[in-house]
Amino acid sequence: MSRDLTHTRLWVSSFSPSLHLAMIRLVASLPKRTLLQPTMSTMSVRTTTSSTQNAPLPVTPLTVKERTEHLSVLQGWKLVNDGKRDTIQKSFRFEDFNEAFGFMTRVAMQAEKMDHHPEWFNVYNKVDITLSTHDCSGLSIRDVELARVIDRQVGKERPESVV
Ligand SMILES: C[C@H](O)[C@H](O)[C@H]1CNC2=NC(N)=NC(=O)C2=N1
Repeated sequence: MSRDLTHTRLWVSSFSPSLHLAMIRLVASLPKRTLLQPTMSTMSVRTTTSSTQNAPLPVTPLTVKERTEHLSVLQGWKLVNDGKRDTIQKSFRFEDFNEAFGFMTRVAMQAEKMDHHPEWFNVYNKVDITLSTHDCSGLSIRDVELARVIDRQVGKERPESVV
């Protein structure tokens, strides 16, 4: 037990029994949320948020102008309509399976936090990624944000090349 806690216990046990009881009643009367539940500022928020603000990113489709602007900044992501919806796609190659899977693991953890997930295909050292937003059957800012997150995970091992 830390010295501080020992000190607190001694201090509390020196209270009169009635004061002690009053304190217990006060604590018991506090709403449970105050005592037990994490506040929004302490819990991890299961929504996709931009790095600069905490509001969830919208799932509305990007306009043609917005899409063009974002794609001009993203490196190597190609706009592909797969016949059903617009997507952005990129292929990554790594030294070996271990590095490819390490990359996928890091991306998976970030994607889960963002509640926005990649569609991907992996064979040995190759990872093909497709991003699209189911909720709008097309591209939203969430795909752009996930593409940025994915690109940041590359290079933490040595990718042989990016196709
Ligand atoms: C219920 C849950 O929040 C939604 O289904 C999320 C999960 N992950 C998702 N991932 C992707 N890529 N698109 C979505 O629209 C999406 N929606």
